[in-house]
Amino acid sequence: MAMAEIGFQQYGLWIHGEWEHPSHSMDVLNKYTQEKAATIAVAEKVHVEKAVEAAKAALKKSFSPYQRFEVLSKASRLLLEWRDEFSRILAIEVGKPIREARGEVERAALTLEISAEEAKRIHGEGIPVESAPGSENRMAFTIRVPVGVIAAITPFNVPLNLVCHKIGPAIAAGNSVVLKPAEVAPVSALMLAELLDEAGLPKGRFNVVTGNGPEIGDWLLENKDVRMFTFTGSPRVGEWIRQKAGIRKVALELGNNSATIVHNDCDLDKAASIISQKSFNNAGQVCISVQRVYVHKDVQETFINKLKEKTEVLKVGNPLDESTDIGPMIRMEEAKRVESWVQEAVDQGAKIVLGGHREGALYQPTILTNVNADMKVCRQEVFGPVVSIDTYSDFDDVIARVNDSDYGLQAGVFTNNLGLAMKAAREIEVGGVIINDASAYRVDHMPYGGVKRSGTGKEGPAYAIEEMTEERIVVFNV
Ligand SMILES: NC(=O)c1ccc[n+]([C@@H]2O[C@H](COP(=O)([O-])OP(=O)(O)OC[C@H]3O[C@@H](n4cnc5c(N)ncnc54)[C@H](O)[C@@H]3O)[C@@H](O)[C@H]2O)c1
Ligand SMILES: O=C[C@H](O)CS(=O)(=O)O
Repeated sequence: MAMAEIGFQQYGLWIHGEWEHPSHSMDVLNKYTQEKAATIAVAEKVHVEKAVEAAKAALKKSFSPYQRFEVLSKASRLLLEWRDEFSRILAIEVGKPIREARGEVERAALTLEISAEEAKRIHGEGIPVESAPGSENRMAFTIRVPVGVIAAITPFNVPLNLVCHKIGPAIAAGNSVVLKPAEVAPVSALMLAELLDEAGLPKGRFNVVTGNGPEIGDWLLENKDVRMFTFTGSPRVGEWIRQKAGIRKVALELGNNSATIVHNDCDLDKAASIISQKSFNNAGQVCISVQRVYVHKDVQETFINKLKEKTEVLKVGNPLDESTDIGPMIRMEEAKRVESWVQEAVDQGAKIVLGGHREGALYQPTILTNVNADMKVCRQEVFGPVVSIDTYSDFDDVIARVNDSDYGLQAGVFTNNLGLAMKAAREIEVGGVIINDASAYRVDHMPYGGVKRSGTGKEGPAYAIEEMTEERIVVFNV
């Protein structure tokens, strides 16, 4: 396939810079029409082994930091040139509204550009070993060396940018990658393989195997030539990878039931606008999507009315329509699951302020009040367009309630009180506290990753490069 022909079609496995076509395939659906949009290959064990071998062999050929910079920069430029094609594919295979899909492509190009820049900055430090008695004639410094072959496993919801967050830093740091993208939305990653090839990436540095997640996961985990696993997805699969990987490196970017506090001194209009967007982007299928809102009692009525006003105008429908704000969920069963969780919450006393309806895989943006912490819509990760609002009067108490979660990825706090903002920054147990914005704020060069069941390790190219390199000390006895 030449880049000029990209689009939906039959895809093979991308191994050593070539398409390989195994005997089995599976369909990728258009998430709005539920019609077949593309066909992908189902890898067998032999293909996964071949991909790892290709990745390992590629490490033996020189690929300097400056060459990595050039390839990743060119890939970033090419991605922007192909923005419309990639956006359309994301809208179809994920069901993400087209305007949001364009934003993802632009962010992915930026992630590659930042990774390119970081390729030139990888460095160690001088270590004053000569200060130890008996080491007067020695000198030492550290270097950072690539880990080797990295297996990257990625989720469906942001399938292009989250892949770039793995392969950008991995390539920048001199590693090779075998990627297993989500089987429900793999096409943008397969197209990216061709784009990187066109950008000049040496063969074998990036390989893509598609098919059954658990099977491919097992084969990668069994393969001792894989030196690191970088996984983004559900805590269930993340924990399983951590158990099976043994003493190899593992980076895990997992789920969250993100909280955002709305204090009585903040700009309520701004808070409601941001929360109405950041709860429902990508139909709420975003790991830092606002799921739990804690609003101060003094302003609850005004805030809830504003949030309702700003949310009821959101248009649910065909992701390819420029005016659509919320598309379908990834699968009908997921929309049905969300429907059942909302129904269960209502049975337990929650009140629906807005939404609560499903039509096929489309779920209306839904606002709940009268919730309690143990309802599934609060305690677990909804990963759907549902936000639950609870109230508080004491700031210490609300911090304790935000922290009463198995997760800890990011949290938002709307307040203009500097003291409370600093208290929140110190005491909320998450990887990122966002003041005067929602939990869902992210730019691609910031350190990003969670605590507790939200994972371990950081992404953001500079931070991922730390994870994807080993520190080696070099000591001279002179
Ligand atoms: N923290 C983050 O940065 C971040 C970003 C996006 C999504 N997520 C999380 O991802 C989840 C939703 O994504 P999903 O439904 O695609 O997640 P998922 O865990 O079902 O799947 C993720 C990937 O793992 C693969 N997989 C499934 N079983 C496997 C196994 N046994 N071994 C190896 N790989 C296996 C899948 O095929 C897919 O490629 C949510 O929990 C969300 O919060 C986290
Ligand atoms: O789903 C979680 C993503 O990491 C959020 S973002 O798309 O990177 O902002």
